[in-house]
Amino acid sequence: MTAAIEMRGLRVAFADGLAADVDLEVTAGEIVVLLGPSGCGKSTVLRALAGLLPVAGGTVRPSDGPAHRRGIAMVFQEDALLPWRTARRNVEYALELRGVPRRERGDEALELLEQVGLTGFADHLPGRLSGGMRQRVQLARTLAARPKIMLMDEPFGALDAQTRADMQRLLVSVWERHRTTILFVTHDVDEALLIADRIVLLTPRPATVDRIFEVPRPRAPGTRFEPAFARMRYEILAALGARTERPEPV
Ligand SMILES: Nc1ncnc2c1ncn2[C@@H]1O[C@H](COP(=O)(O)OP(=O)(O)OP(=O)(O)O)[C@@H](O)[C@H]1O
Repeated sequence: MTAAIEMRGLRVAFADGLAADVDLEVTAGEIVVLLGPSGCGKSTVLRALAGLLPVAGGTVRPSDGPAHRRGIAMVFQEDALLPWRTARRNVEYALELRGVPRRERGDEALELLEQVGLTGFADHLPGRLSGGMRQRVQLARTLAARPKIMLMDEPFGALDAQTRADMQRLLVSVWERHRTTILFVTHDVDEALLIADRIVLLTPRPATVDRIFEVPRPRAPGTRFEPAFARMRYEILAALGARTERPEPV
């Protein structure tokens, strides 16, 4: 198995001390979810990988150069759509940056918008779309860049429960088609269980790899009620709970 991402003793520090010290490999085509208590350093790890934060030590692969040249795309909770361009023209912009000839861009953009369930909304401006729809456009635009790796930082965190569940399912179906390697940050155990091949539980700050849970595929809608699955969910919640407990004041 080829590793698409390799972190060896990846250390990130801020003025007030070490924020992360991580050893982890992500296999090509895998979805790995980083899960951990609030403030443990999940986003820090992702941002260091994307080159948005300086690394204090260790090695990272792919290294060298800006993220897009390393085939890395970063997706945040806030969409980064151009508000004056329609959904289709936002996707076309990514195609243009990839060097797709002008005459092919329109059809490819429509095809990507169809894959994310936005047929019929191609000519809408982002301001006229709901939060979930904007995240769909964002996903289509990210896919248009054909990244090898997608780093996703709580991309569905601002969505209501139903839209969030729809987006989780959509992400898995899009991933089944493109097999992009995904490293995804969340603090939602159920979200992790739904999308991940492996869930990496991080310790409180500084973030280090605590435990890794393998989650078998395929997953039917009822899978989460199966005993093995429920047990894993319980174990993860228990581990998270134990990590976030504060000592009693004396
Ligand atoms: N630019 C920065 N300068 C200084 N400290 C920072 C900076 N960014 C993050 N931190 C600190 O580093 C720690 C890890 O933050 P990070 O945002 O990575 O956590 P997280 O696990 O993603 O949290 P959450 O789940 O709440 O989003 C926190 O203590 C945070 O306050």
